[in-house]
Amino acid sequence: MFITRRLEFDAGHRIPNHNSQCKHLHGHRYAIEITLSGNIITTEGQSEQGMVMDFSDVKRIAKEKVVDEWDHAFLVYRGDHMVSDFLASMPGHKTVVLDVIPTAENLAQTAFGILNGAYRDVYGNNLRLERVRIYETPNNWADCVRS
Ligand SMILES: Nc1nc2c(c(=O)[nH]1)N=C([C@H](O)[C@H](O)COP(=O)(O)OP(=O)(O)OP(=O)(O)O)CN2
Ligand SMILES: [Zn+2]
Repeated sequence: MFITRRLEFDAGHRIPNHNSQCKHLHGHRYAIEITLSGNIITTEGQSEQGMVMDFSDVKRIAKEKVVDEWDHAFLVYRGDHMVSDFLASMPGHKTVVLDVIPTAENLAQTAFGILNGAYRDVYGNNLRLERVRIYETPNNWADCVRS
């Protein structure tokens, strides 16, 4: 069984070497979809009976580990020195420095890496993260799937 929880957040970024307008500082209303697989919990009387995981727990973990960290932040590539140095000069600015260029693909892969260990199989139902999908725009998205 697969379940998916969607959350949204706002963030700024740029693609420093892009040959068109994405090299400019700009932002997106991103969406992240977290897909988990597992067996349906059958334990009588348990709050999670009938679920793979309570959607509110999927949300809580995603917020704590990724969404609240990235929301209203500027996501900058560590090698984008002009922008990362500028942001570092702004006291208290919410900046997330990434080892990769903040494309949808790299954000999906980064989020997968963060979340993979965060969804734990506490009910013995083989719960695991299967996919992280990042929407950069409603028309553009990237999937990182378990290989
Ligand atoms: N494979 C990828 N290609 C591009 C990415 C990416 O992350 N992965 N990112 C960008 C830019 O960040 C850009 O912001 C994309 O948005 P936009 O230019 O608005 O995209 P479109 O014009 O194609 O969207 P519309 O829905 O047509 O407005 C570029 N490429
Ligand atoms: Zn963009």
